Formats: sequence, structure tokens, C-alpha cells
Amino acid sequence: MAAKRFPLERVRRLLVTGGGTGGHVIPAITILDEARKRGVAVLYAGAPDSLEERQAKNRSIPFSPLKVTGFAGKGVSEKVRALGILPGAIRKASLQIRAFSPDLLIGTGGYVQIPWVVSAGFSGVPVVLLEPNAVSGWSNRILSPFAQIISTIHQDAPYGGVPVRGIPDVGSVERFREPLRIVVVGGSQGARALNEGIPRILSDLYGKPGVPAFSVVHQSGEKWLEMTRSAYNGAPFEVDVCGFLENLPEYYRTASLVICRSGAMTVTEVTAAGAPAVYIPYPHAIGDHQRRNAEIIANCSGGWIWRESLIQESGFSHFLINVLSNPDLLSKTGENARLNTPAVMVDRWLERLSPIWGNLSNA
Ligand SMILES: CC(=O)N[C@H]1[C@@H](OP(=O)(O)OP(=O)(O)OC[C@H]2O[C@@H](n3ccc(=O)[nH]c3=O)[C@H](O)[C@@H]2O)O[C@H](CO)[C@@H](O)[C@@H]1O
Repeated sequence: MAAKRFPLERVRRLLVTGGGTGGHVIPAITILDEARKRGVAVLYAGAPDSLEERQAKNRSIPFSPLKVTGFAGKGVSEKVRALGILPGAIRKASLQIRAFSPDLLIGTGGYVQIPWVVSAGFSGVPVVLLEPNAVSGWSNRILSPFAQIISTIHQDAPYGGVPVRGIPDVGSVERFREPLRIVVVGGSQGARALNEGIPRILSDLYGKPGVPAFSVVHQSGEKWLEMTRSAYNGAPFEVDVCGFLENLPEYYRTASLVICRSGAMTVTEVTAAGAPAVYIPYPHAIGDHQRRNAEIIANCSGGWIWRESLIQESGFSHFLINVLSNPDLLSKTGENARLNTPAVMVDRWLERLSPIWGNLSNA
């Protein structure tokens, strides 16, 4: 079969930058994999000894490490140190950009992208920034003057949507047959509050009148793995606790209920899979962006939001009993989520950029 045309056909050399957390790394890898499949020369730029470097190495994607420090939420002295590193980092990024000579740079977020986006902007390389959150992150906000396109989560915006590797086929999935499958996900680093709270809550409600039998998969983050495993000791149901799960969308595809944080990619993948979910936003996220991510879906009746500080109260257990015993409600909620997902197949997302890219390269 003939290879599909690369949507940005004038792009022969693509530089992607962005990292720090899974929410920035996963879309970067998705875009890089797709471009490489189309015969485009790629380079991934991020921090040394990081999740992005490990993911690039696992896939043999050429990686350019550059040390930068974050500013947001830091004290004054750390901010000054971060600013001090920046000019040198911008110089190094400029040299790398000159050597690699990309036709396009795509930034997927995080402070690691700053020197690359600034250098690309000054070198006349077109820049696309992806913002997968409902509220713009600080690095995207300060970098926006360097970008030709800022891609947002809004499907109806000209360059909107969040690129994913696949939209799960859920046609034949029987989500609500007993035992139900509950998937608990804390995000790329895990979530302490979910690891500490959810095992006891689920253990207590198992076997309550009206609650169907269920099994649990719990992604804890590597750091909390042992603690979370012991929190499930003696649980009356089948449970699998993992630090990191390689193919989370596959778990969402068959989940009866997901209990999770509301990081941008988590919301994108859960909704793309049509999974009903209880979102428990990280309360200290900058600008409360996790709450805003979840609100977009909850406002379409595609999920529920619970405040972290309330999950230990009896109201949360009653809520879980109510939804678990109501397959119609679960099913309708999952369907609403799927209809309102920000997820777009990565090739389609790249195609959406084509018109402006065509104009730029003719300019
Ligand atoms: C605490 C915090 O500030 N978190 C931020 C971080 O979250 P975080 O890094 O947790 O990001 P997301 O929830 O957006 O995405 C996690 C990504 O990692 C993948 N994954 C995760 C766990 C695992 O075991 N296996 C796996 O593959 C998921 O499939 C997903 O693609 O970046 C997001 C994107 O800007 C933000 O919205 C979040 O607020």
C-alpha cells in the first residue's frame, strides 16, 4: 500500500520541543512518530535526564538535550537563576537550529520549549504551539508572539483539537458487564491523594447493596507504587497496581468507570475512548487549569468533578454507589464524553495546519 502523503508536504525537517510531564511528552512523541512514518527528518529537543529523553531513546528518535529551569510557582532566587540560564540556552538552541535547519517547529508545552521557540522565532522558522489545556500554560503565553499558530482544545477553532495516536474503536465493547472495570489514574507522576484515598473507599463500598462486582486497575506513579499496593492489602476484589502503564488508552477503551486527575491528555484520552469518568482535579495546578479541563467535559454531562478535599467524605462513596449501580447513566455519560472529546487523530491534526503552512512557505 502506498504511504499516505504527509499532511504538511513541504515539511522535510521537523523539530519538536516540549516536555517535563507526560501531558507534554506524549503529544510530542505522537507527532514525531507520525512525521517519521512519513519520511520527515525529525529532532526532539527537551531537558537532559528527563521523561522526554527516555521516551525518545526508547523509540530511537534523535534527541537534543538542553538544560533549562522553570519559573512558574518558584521563589524569587530560583526565578533569577532560571532567567540567568536562559541566554546561554537560547544561544545553544540557535546553534542546534542552524545545524538541523528545520522547516517547522512544533512546541507541545513546558518550560523546556522556551529557548527553542525563541531561537526558531528569531531564525525565521515557523512555530506552532499546542495548548492541550483549557487555560493557556505560562510558557505558551509568553511564547505566543513567536508563534504563527496556537492550536487549542476547541475542535471548532481553525487549528483546534489535541493530537492522539488513535481513537479507540469502542463499537463492540461491553463496558457494563459484571465484573465492572474501574481504572484509577493519577497522571504521569501519580497522585498521592488518589493513592491514599481510593483504595479504602473502593474496599468499603465493595459488596454494598446494589453495587455490582468490580475489579480495579490503579496507576499510582512509580514513587507511590509500594504504598498504594499496601493500601489495597486485603481488598475483596481483584486489583492490579502499576507505577506506569504503557498503553492507557487501551484501559480506557474497556473501563466501566475511570477515576482520575484531569491533566489535559488524560481528559483527551478518556473522552476519546468514551469512558465515563470522575475527575478529581489537582488542586494546586497553576490557574486551576485541571478544574477547567474537567469542567468542559462535565458541562456536557460527559463526566463528574469531585474536589480532592471531599473524597474522604461519605458523600463521595454514596455518589460512587449511585453511578456504579446505574449502567444507563454510565453509558450516557461515556457517550457524551466521546461526542465532546478534544481528541483528533494526529494526521488529521497535522492536516489542519496545512493551509497556513502552505501560505507561510509561499510567502
Ligand atoms: C500536576 C500537573 O501539573 N499536571 C499537569 C501535567 O499532567 P500529566 O503529565 O499527568 O499529564 P496528562 O494527564 O495531560 O497526560 C498524561 C499522559 O501520560 C500518559 N501516561 C500517564 C500515566 C501512565 O502510567 N502511562 C502513560 O502513558 C497518558 O496516557 C497521557 O498521555 O501536564 C498536563 C498537560 O499540560 C496538565 O494538564 C497537568 O495539569
